[in-house]
Amino acid sequence: MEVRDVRKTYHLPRGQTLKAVDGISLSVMPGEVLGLVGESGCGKSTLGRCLLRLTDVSSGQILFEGQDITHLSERALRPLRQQMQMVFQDSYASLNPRRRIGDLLAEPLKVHPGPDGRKRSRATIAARLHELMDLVSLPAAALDRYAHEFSGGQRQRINIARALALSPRLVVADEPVSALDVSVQAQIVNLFADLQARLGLTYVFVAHDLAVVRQISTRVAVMYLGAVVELGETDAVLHRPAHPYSAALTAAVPRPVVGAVRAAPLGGDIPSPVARPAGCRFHTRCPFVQGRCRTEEPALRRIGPSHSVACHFPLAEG
Ligand SMILES: Nc1ncnc2c1ncn2[C@@H]1O[C@H](COP(=O)(O)OP(=O)(O)OP(=O)(O)O)[C@@H](O)[C@H]1O
Repeated sequence: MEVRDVRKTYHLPRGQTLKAVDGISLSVMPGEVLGLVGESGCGKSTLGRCLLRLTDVSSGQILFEGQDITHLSERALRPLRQQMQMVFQDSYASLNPRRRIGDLLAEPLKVHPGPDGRKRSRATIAARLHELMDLVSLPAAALDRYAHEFSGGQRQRINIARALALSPRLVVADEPVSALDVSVQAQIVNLFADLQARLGLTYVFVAHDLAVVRQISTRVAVMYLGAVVELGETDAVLHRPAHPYSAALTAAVPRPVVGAVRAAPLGGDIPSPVARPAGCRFHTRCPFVQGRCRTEEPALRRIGPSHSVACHFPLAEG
């Protein structure tokens, strides 16, 4: 997937505009896991929804396997919907409480034709449902039960099974473990990793803390106030963060990261995205702010073969 200068602006009452996604460019390579991190409200979910065209983008371009999908109609998007799926944070809200899990999982299989272009038979659907339960390590008996009969972790397994029903190539997981107990989080992250390896999936994995992203991501994009401020391989961003904001996030990870720049915990609140600061969007909270940062917005620039940062005075090079 190729994302070019994508923007999503919300128009609020009283004529205010909120730039939830403010000019993001990045690519997601086949088979990789791109972690998307940042504090609440920085635009991670909005970007995830833009990628899958679950919301319209205000400007920019999104290409999926070379095809420009930015303005495709819902009808034209339909065959592509099978290839791109989303797993949401709230496992309960996304499962209709009145329907059996088997019915919920069968729905996409009934709506979309099979790989041969024909409607799937009942037997094919039944076999696929068993396969899906197997993939997410739930017993087949779960198909006859209702969402409320499961724990949060089990419900998230069901959501993952539903996302995988049509054998997508790209999965956007929007904070899929944030609502779970810590011990269950690790199991679900492991399940994502295992499925990725077995099925050759590509993920955009949204999380608000680096500890989760570190477990699973190939590369990490750090977002702040609607923009990507650092993008690079997970190890580089975690061990040699170049942006003061990434450094602060790294410092907040409970387990110490050996050799990481230790920055002081971040002070101050995130500025309102309605009134974004001039110059560098992070300058109001940056412990290293200088004059230029207040007036001139730093572009995302390369500091290594696959490491970019939007900072006039990066903490690390390469
Ligand atoms: N439908 C909407 N109308 C107006 N503003 C919105 C809408 N959806 C999101 N926003 C705003 O856009 C900004 C980005 O929100 P988004 O949910 O994408 O952030 P996030 O990083 O995913 O946060 P969280 O982790 O809390 O979900 C926030 O300021 C939010 O209030």
